[in-house]
Amino acid sequence: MRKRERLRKSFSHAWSGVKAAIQAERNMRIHVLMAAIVVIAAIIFKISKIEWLILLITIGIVLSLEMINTAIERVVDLATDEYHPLAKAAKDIAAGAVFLFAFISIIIGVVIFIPHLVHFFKYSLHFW
Ligand SMILES: Nc1ncnc2c1ncn2[C@@H]1O[C@H](COP(=O)(O)OP(=O)(O)OP(=O)(O)O)[C@@H](O)[C@H]1O
Repeated sequence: MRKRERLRKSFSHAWSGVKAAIQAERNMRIHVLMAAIVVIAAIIFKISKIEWLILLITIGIVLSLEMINTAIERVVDLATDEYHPLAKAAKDIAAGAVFLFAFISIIIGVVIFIPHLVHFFKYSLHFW
């Protein structure tokens, strides 16, 4: 297979993975929706370049972690359909990783958006 063809195929497989995760996982759809809302808010509040960078990194990490969590769930389900403490540990730890970073991302969102919201309400009150 030619180098370019191999590259095209690997992009195509990666994109199928993104679509499969969105289609199969409700949590992934919730994360995508939250990311869209945050991006719209960022546009409305005209956040700074550094705030954009932090926001995009945060969104990227949350979505990627959710996909890795989904992949781990699939592999565990493939390995066993019986109860196993290691299967439970693998799934719970992977889910814990998403939960941990989702919590941190809420704090990041609050730190970025609160000053913009305060400024917005100050301006609105001044206007009235
Ligand atoms: N084979 C197993 N052995 C032991 N415990 C398991 C096993 N499969 C799942 N569990 C436990 O049940 C929980 C739910 O597992 P499930 O496969 O339904 O994933 P999930 O939590 O529904 O994932 P999500 O809701 O993020 O799609 C896991 O977090 C784990 O604690």
